[in-house]
Amino acid sequence: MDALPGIVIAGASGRMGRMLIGTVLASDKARLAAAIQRPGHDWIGRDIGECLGGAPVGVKVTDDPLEAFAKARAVIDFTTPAATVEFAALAAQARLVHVIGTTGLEPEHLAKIDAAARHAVIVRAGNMSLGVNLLVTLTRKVAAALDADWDIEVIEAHHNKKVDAPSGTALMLGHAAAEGRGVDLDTMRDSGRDGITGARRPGAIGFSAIRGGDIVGEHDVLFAGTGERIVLRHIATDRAIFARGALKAALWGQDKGPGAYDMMDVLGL
Ligand SMILES: NC(=O)C1=CN([C@@H]2O[C@H](COP(=O)(O)OP(=O)(O)OC[C@H]3O[C@@H](n4cnc5c(N)ncnc54)[C@H](O)[C@@H]3O)[C@@H](O)[C@H]2O)C=CC1
Ligand SMILES: O=C(O)C1=N[C@H](C(=O)O)C[C@H](O)C1
Repeated sequence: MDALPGIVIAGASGRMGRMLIGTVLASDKARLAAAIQRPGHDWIGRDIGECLGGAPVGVKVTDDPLEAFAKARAVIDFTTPAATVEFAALAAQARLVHVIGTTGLEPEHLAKIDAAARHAVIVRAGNMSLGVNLLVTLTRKVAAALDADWDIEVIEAHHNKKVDAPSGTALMLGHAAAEGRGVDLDTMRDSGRDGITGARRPGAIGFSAIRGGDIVGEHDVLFAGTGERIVLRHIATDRAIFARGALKAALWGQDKGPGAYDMMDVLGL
């Protein structure tokens, strides 16, 4: 095996996939072992460097995860819930570190991912950036410091191609707020107000989602009190922040035992 750990990028043609390919190719700590795209995609069989408009890099895009995983030590996966569940089982069989950035995962997907984590390292986070993970810790602290009569709202904005809401990041922030306040998010969550909703439910944690243009990702946590407001904000302007975090997680996981980890573990927060 090569000295540098081989990394597979799943969903290579996606917004994040393209960014991840560039990040791994530019790294002196990892090598690109394979690039996976869904069956039927017109990049299959072509060199990934050429697909991205550059020079060939000697890695052909494949739709066969088993073939790809045999050559690697980690897979970085920003795809869809269905693909991620399939990759979790295969990566666990191959004992690869599986870094999951995919959002919109439902409880049935999470149960399968947890089962796979009994056999291999899985690092999963709705946001891989340092800034958002710091914001999560700040949100927990602020929520713990304030009385329950401060209303908490999570407001997020993303590009017009995003398919899930609230965003994975918004849910991370909502969970942190709920944890800080000592309540259960599933009980207190309030999303998608429309029509005659009645007054705000005391103690609710609200979510609002904006979709438009090419917004990379923006998140506010609003604490609204009587006569004052606190706003904690993160603005992503470049997807490189997520790709850097994902590669860091893939390398961090190399010497860890099987289990389900997140970016807080990777960043030591
Ligand atoms: N955790 C984080 O830091 C971040 C998470 N995300 C999440 O990552 C996911 C992907 O986001 P984007 O790149 O914007 O979406 P995208 O739609 O541009 O890319 C997804 C890619 O996955 C491919 N794909 C689907 N099924 C596949 C399969 N079975 N095998 C191989 N490839 C397959 C698609 O063809 C597409 O190329 C979303 O869930 C998004 O919310 C996005 C940015 C940061
Ligand atoms: O789909 C995206 O683009 C993003 N998804 C993640 C999320 O759902 O929070 C992370 C980031 O905000 C970009």
